[in-house]
Amino acid sequence: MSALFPLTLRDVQVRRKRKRVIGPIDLVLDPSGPTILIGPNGSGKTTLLRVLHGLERVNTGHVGWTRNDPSRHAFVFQSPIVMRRSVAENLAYPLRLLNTPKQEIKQAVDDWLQRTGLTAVRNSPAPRLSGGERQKLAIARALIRKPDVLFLDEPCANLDGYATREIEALLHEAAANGTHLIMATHDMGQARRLAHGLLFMLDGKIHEVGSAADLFAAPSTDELSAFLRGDIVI
Ligand SMILES: Nc1ncnc2c1ncn2[C@@H]1O[C@H](COP(=O)(O)OP(=O)(O)OP(=O)(O)O)[C@@H](O)[C@H]1O
Repeated sequence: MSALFPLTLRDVQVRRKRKRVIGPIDLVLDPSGPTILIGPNGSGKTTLLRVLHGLERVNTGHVGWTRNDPSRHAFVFQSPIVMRRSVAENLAYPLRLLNTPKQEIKQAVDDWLQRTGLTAVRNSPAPRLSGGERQKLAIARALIRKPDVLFLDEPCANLDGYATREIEALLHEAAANGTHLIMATHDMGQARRLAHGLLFMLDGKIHEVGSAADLFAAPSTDELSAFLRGDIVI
């Protein structure tokens, strides 16, 4: 168990232009596997991820990591952000920032190019990659510095089944290597494949939280049952 957890949220609220976006949220998160956020559009998943990563300011309440070290977090967005440099340069960049020795950078870059199947395009400008390749690059660039926590916001939205499967393989491997994944998805198949813990958000609040095995087998609220059936829940 990483020393960053448990993560405790007390009475967390975010308001924008007087509108309550999320909250109040009280939560203690001490994951032993990937935590997946599910919920309808606008229920607050992205905002909660941004709050946990420190990208979003809270209006009230407190977010308490057991050890607060944002440099050990990474975030992957729905639309992958890549630099206008080669694929290999994108991978090397975060390690250069950490003053990693050149030889180690080269080894890590070669390793991640191979793991992501991007070796053949190592010298191509990253913006020219396909959507799936770009997302794999964004995930590899986040994982290359071995973060303790990786937040992902719908990383496979707009990707086909093949690209999704490749990305899930990278995520399974990262989780097995000790990175805590906290990820929002609309894809219930993906949630079932990846989740160890499940957070169901509704109207800015955490409506249900528990082990994925328990909640998928026996949701305790009508709203989660309906959501898992594919009914419209607002
Ligand atoms: N900066 C902002 N200003 C005003 N309202 C905002 C802002 N950011 C988010 N919201 C609103 O907060 C609510 C929660 O949005 P959020 O993007 O967190 O939900 P979500 O569950 O991630 O949605 P989706 O599944 O569609 O991505 C929405 O009603 C959204 O319109």
